Amino acid sequence: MQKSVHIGLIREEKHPHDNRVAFTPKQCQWIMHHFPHVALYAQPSPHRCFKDEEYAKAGVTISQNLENCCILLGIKEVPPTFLLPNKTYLFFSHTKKKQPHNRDMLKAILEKNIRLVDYECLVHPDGQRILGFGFFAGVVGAHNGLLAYGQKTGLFKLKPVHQSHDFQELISHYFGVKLPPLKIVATGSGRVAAGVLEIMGLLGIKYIPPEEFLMNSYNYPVYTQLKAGELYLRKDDKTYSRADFHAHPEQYDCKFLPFVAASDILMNGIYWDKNIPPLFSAKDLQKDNFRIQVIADITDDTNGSIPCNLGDSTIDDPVYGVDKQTMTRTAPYLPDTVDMMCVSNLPNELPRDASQYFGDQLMKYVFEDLLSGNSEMIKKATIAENGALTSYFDYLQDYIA
Ligand SMILES: NC(=O)c1ccc[n+]([C@@H]2O[C@H](COP(=O)([O-])OP(=O)(O)OC[C@H]3O[C@@H](n4cnc5c(N)ncnc54)[C@H](O)[C@@H]3O)[C@@H](O)[C@H]2O)c1
Repeated sequence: MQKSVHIGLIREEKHPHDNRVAFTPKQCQWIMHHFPHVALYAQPSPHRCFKDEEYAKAGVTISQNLENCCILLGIKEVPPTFLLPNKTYLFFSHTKKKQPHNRDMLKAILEKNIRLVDYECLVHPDGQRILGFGFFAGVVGAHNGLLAYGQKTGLFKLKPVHQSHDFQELISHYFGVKLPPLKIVATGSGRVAAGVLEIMGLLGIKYIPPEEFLMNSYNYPVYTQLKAGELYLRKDDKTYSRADFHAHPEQYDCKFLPFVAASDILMNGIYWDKNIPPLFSAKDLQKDNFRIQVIADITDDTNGSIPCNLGDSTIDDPVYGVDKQTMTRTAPYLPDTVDMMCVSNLPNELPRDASQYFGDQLMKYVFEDLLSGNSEMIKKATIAENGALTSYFDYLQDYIA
């Protein structure tokens, strides 16, 4: 007889409340069917994108008290007062870069003898992250970029994504949408870029290779995609190697500039850190040939790869203008603005689908390792255990001291 395992889906307590969840009701049902020794519980929540009744209908026990669960699954950081001692927790802790606002939480985790496994640290053997919400960030970001361009030009209208119940309903609104000739440049090749390309496909926007995109005009909507290898070249020998770029990004030049004069919309999904050159400069923005009217900065680093990202916008008010001459924030859609979509929580606009996608990856690549109790992958993502930091996260000692 296998020992029974009780797993709880916690209510998100961080403000503003996140509406996503680690497993959907259907996924919970599937798990309990295929792993009869596993029982799933959910704390009731008014904020979650799936109703308590949907979980109850799927056979999940709704319970305020999760004391009987050994594993607790959340999404965002858990405020210290809500942490239950002696449990295994999985969520995005945002502690591995010593984020100051989560220090007290990590201290509480150690004091309460909690095992913390951080989703962000779960990686495949080649180092690629297993879990993330990037795909639906790309989907929503691309839609929002087009919506903003339609508003700016008055040429077409799209509904905000969060007015659709789910992705399926969003797609149904695309029937009959006719886009004018426009040129979109998308950057990146990760999950975000995959989501952007999904929207390009659904709206029938045609892919054009970068060199042709730069030279030609088209009387139908087109896009091109620039991966890191097409964007960055080594200053000395004009080559690109992924490993070398990741190790020495400051040795590379960015080749994006010609695209500012050939594109109407930029959808930015490229990874960025402070040593990687930006796509263009504030000076380039002032030039007459700067054609881009809307930037969906899905990567969304303030003053990061996009110098006119002047801070986050919100799901309710997703677009602001930036005056191209003064680089100041204005109302959107003015004649001399570039209009910026810089929402940092895009997947929350499609939480049911984003949760399902996340739960699928969690189920496929993590769940059995979690149950096994002896997995290298889980060990490497375990930040705290037995009241101490694990050897992989020893470097956080001064952060919690
Ligand atoms: N706005 C939002 O709501 C939202 C949501 C999710 C992700 N994001 C952001 O979008 C960006 C892309 O996310 P993603 O999910 O596509 O990521 P991903 O992990 O799927 O892909 C990232 C890409 O960046 C490359 N990369 C990874 N580490 C690198 C390094 N050190 N130097 C250079 N390149 C590196 C990888 O090779 C990969 O091609 C990230 O900055 C992420 O934080 C934003």
